[in-house]
Amino acid sequence: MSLTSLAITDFRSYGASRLDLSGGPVVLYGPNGSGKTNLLEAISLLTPGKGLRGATAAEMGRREPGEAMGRPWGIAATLATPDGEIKIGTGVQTMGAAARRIVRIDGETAQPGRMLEHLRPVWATPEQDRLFSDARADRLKFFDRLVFAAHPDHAAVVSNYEKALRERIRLLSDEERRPDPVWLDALEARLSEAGARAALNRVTALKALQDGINARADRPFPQADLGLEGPAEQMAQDGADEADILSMLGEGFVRARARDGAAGRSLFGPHRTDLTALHREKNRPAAEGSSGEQKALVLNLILAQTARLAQSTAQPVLLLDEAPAHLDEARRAALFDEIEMLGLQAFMTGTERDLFAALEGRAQFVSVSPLGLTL
Ligand SMILES: Nc1ncnc2c1ncn2[C@@H]1O[C@H](COP(=O)(O)OP(=O)(O)OP(=O)(O)O)[C@@H](O)[C@H]1O
Repeated sequence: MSLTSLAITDFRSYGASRLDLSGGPVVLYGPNGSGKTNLLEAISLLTPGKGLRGATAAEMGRREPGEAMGRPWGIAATLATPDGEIKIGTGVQTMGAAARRIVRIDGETAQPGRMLEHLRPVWATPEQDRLFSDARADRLKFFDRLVFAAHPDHAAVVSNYEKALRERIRLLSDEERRPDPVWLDALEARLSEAGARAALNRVTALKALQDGINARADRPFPQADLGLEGPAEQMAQDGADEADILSMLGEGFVRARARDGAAGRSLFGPHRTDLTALHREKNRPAAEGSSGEQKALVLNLILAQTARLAQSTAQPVLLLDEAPAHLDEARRAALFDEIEMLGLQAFMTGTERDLFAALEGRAQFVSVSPLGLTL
């Protein structure tokens, strides 16, 4: 599978742009602010969620100076697959309060999750450099995205969980009315069910990811020993079955009601799980590493994930924003070789073409400038 074309309309800094792709690695080079990350963001929207910047649909619409609201936007991609050509599109048709993302596959409106049947974008961005020293919730979101690239049902599980969590806290924090006990029980049953499934998915994905990292001991990237801290994941790791995790969560939610209501937020449940990482060679928590070390650690994790997806039936597309600029030469060469070896369609950005000199003749170079995209 590879992306063979990408058409972007009124998205961020792009008016109407089209890129025809040869299927191999793509280097996007150009000055600061020219639209390189915007292009990666467009590709990252070809998977469920809010893309690599976590932005709202309204933020992403093109805004000319003086325009208060972004324009309706669209991204259309053509994929070459063993079963023939597939067209995937996403965008919003109206802006304002009614702005809603739409996904189309071969012209038919589809659930966003269906995009995962055709491609699985995985990305590394400069924001992830401090992943292990950032807020726990961001780290979990990052990890959950890795999980759902491997287990597509995980996206819906997490989204159901979060919806029920929001409804439950609304009920518990309502000072005017006592929560309807039947409704509260029903919500907590949904939460426990989705929470137990999420924990099991995470533990399975973590194990596979760790195996992937361990298999890469010969690469010049630091290795992480990963862990998940949370009672549901702990039970899953200890071999508990889904029903036991579900009942532990159910009891926990009931016990947490008064405290959650008073705090106005949910203090119990697998949304509070943390992803931990130890820098193996240094035997220190990843959070204590330099930003360069953290970056290399996260990149190795992303590469392990992508390599694993590439060996399965999933179709990874790797998006690397400014990654090569922060790597030393040995790591940069190893990164390029790996991308080529895995036959990955990787999109890489950098301000200078020179950074990618080793890829001349092996990748498609696209100059990104305020005037547009030039092959
Ligand atoms: N909704 C929008 N409408 C119009 N322009 C936008 C919108 N959102 C962002 N931009 C513009 O996009 C540009 C940033 O693009 P982008 O982040 O892709 O740059 P870049 O090439 O990755 O730069 P750098 O090398 O600095 O990371 C900025 O000039 C910004 O004003």
